[in-house]
Amino acid sequence: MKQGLWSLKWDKDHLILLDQTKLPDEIVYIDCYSYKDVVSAIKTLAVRGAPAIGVAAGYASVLAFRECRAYSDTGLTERFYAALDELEAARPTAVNLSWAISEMKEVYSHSESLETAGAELLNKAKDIEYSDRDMCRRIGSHGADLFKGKTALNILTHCNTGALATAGDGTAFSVIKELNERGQISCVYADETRPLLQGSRLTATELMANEIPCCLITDNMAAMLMNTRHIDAIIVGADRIALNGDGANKIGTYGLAVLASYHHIPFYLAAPFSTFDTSIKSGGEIVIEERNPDEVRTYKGIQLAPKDVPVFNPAFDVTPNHLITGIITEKGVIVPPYTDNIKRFYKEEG
Ligand SMILES: CSC[C@@H](O)[C@@H](O)C(=O)COP(=O)(O)O
Repeated sequence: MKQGLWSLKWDKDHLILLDQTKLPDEIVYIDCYSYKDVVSAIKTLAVRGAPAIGVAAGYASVLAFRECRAYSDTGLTERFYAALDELEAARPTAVNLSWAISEMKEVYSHSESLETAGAELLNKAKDIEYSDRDMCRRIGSHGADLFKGKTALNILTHCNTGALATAGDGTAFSVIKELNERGQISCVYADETRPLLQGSRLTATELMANEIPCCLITDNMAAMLMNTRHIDAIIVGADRIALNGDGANKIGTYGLAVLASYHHIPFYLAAPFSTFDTSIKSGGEIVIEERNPDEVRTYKGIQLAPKDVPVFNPAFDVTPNHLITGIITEKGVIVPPYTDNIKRFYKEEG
């Protein structure tokens, strides 16, 4: 098990999730014995962050198989696949969810027998978790290499991309952590990330826990920050990256990219290949999740706006490829022209 903060853990026969909606005030764990517990945890954002959702979906598939099998072997495949469809529909934007489910389907469809399928599915779920950890480590190292020879770096990040969003040290956060370990960080600025405050509740907690020098800002301070203090780079995660390099990430990311371009600040996405969706040519094809308006009108039961005021609450936005300096992956950093270079990475690296 990972030391320090962790998002999820398989324990013999069930999945334990850290309920991230309660952070930083309370540490509460959710014991998931049914795949439906995981569906609900994904919907409420108890487990969140594209890679962590993918890993949770792997283990939820194991639970679904066991539940379907306990019911009857007759019609098992239909019921199992219906459960997987329900899991996949829990959140639409992060492709890691459907990626993990298709990996699990692949294992099930090639399993030797119903007797062995359960163990094979569990092995695959563990494999997804362990390789996510390894990918985080490699993203950290490739990302940090971009800043060789530079010291006293000021980095701005958005949302949460750390241990809470993955099975390892994170994506963008892993780069930040590695840079700090190399002694190159002066300050990491974290956007609070309205409306659900993943930046202030989660990233600030992770930065402090890792003793990384940091400073929290509200989202509307980013432009002023870039104008008045030296920012070396903006590094954020991603939920789905199209073949042309357009990337969906937490709402507010596109705004940061526009500001970065105006202020001539390098803007990087950091994500594993499980976040790429090469079936779509551009970001225009990415389905953007719209969430409950009360997430904007209220916070923890406190009314912040008139009860019935109309609200627009997209959870993500898409940053066009021309605003992205590079995409930091576990296989290296991809730079423009993205379509050609992403295809090349797939071909060369397998
Ligand atoms: C390594 S996490 C990358 C993204 O998933 C992250 O930046 C993000 O947008 C998370 O959104 P969330 O709605 O909290 O799941």
